[in-house]
Amino acid sequence: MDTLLNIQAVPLGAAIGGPVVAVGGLSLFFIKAYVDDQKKKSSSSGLLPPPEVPGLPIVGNLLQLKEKKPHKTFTKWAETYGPIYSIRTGASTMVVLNSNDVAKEAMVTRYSSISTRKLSNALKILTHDKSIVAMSDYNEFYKTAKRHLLTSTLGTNAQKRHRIHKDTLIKNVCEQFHAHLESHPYEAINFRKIFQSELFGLALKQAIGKDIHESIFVEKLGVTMSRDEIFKILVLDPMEGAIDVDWRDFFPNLKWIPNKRFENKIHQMHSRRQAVMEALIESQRKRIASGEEINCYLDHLLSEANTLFEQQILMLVWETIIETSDTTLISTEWALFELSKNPEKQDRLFSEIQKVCGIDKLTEEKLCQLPYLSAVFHETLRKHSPVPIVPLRYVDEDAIIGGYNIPTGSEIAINIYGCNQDEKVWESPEEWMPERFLNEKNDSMDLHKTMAFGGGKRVCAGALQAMLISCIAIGRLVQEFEWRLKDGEEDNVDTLGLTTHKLHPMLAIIKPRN
Ligand code: HEM
Repeated sequence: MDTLLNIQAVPLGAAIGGPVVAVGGLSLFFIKAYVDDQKKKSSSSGLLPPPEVPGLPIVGNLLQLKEKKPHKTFTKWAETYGPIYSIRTGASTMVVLNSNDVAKEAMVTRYSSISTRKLSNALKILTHDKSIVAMSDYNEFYKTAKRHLLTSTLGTNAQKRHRIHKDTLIKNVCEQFHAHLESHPYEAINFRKIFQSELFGLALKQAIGKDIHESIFVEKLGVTMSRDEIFKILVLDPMEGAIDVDWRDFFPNLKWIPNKRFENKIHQMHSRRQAVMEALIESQRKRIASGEEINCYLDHLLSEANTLFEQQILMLVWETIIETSDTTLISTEWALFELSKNPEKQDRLFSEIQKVCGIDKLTEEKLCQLPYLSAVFHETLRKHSPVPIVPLRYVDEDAIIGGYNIPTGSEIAINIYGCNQDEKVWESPEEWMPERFLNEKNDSMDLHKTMAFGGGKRVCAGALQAMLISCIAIGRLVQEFEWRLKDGEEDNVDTLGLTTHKLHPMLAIIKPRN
């Protein structure tokens, strides 16, 4: 998730400028709230609060976070203030964790004190008030939904049942690459365009049983929609909406002031997503009524999840579609980018695959014999952590993290990117060096060599699926083609959005291997 993970303090500068002026008359109120808050902090447990990053009155540190990559700013601040510090985002205090030790302490040892999600206004609407696994609090809904998700879709046995979809994905991707070479042998290929569409197909098959091959009539909107339009409504728009800033997120006491532009945009996204999901589910209900059952999440939920409401089922099915379609693309694209940029590492991977597979095509069974492939995957997750910041959580009761007192009501941001860039843990962290994962202690099937999938009770539920799809795709594409970046592509390393999408899709020149 992965896909809907949000930090509220994301792209703020411009968004906050207006409100600051508007709330001038209320500044005394905020200063009083701030002073009260400081008093509360120092009174509990005798321990000190974490160091504070100095900010401005009222807005706190919001203006320092305006460059839209809070994970990078947080990592920089850690150099001065240490692995744990606090900042102020408008009216709230946010504690930022930047090292493996304090992050693990929060995710594992102190989980029970910080298990409530803090959602932005956009995410509240887009998740139908926490009606998806990744954004729910730790409650009965969460436990029921997660059990269904693992049993039917993401657990080890479920992944074996869905194996055919992964095999089809990689076969289709390779065929399209070969077709590209035949028609345009010297032209760069846009990996993302092909892979993203196939990944969406896999997501649909796992979620509702079928890919979309023809346009679909969406009754509630009264229009017929193409597969591309549906992809936009189910995946791209909510990803964009999830980072939309409502300045009232930072000043909850002012929520009575309307923000119509924001509300209309997010509500429209929500209702279009709702209409499309209803149309997709309705057509699958007809399939089920005609006697055709398919091993997929929707069929499982409709027959087994008696305690869930229809709207909850709709949201859960949508959740797997968006989560499957996003982060796995990011890790695979960055891995191929790095391999294309580093020919000697690409050669090393190719030799390993040749040694293990010979002339056979690489398959899932062979993954445990390919430590260098596993190292490529984990090093990519480390350097380009697809979910750079874990979705915010609240501290429900006073907690101690890293030896500091963290008072009730604080928000916690776990900076995964920062943990994976920590110089005390990783030598030359800015370098992409799969070799760092090659030593006897490293089990090539261990999914948690870095903090990329989070940890503890809320560790990523899709880690196995992400690893299987990404490793097979990287391995097969290097087994069948030699990769190099199109001239001028090397410096295209900027990212975009909530997750760390490459801003510019990778363009590579590929050559078939003999
Ligand atoms: C490389 C790919 C991926 C990365 C790096 C990733 C990362 C993460 C992270 C950091 C979390 C948050 C953990 C927390 O809140 O403490 C998470 C949660 C989650 N992810 Fe992933 N994810 C990936 C792929 C996937 C895929 C393919 C799916 C499946 C459909 C998925 C489903 C989920 C779910 C359901 C949760 C919530 C788990 C819970 O709260 O119990 N993820 N992921």
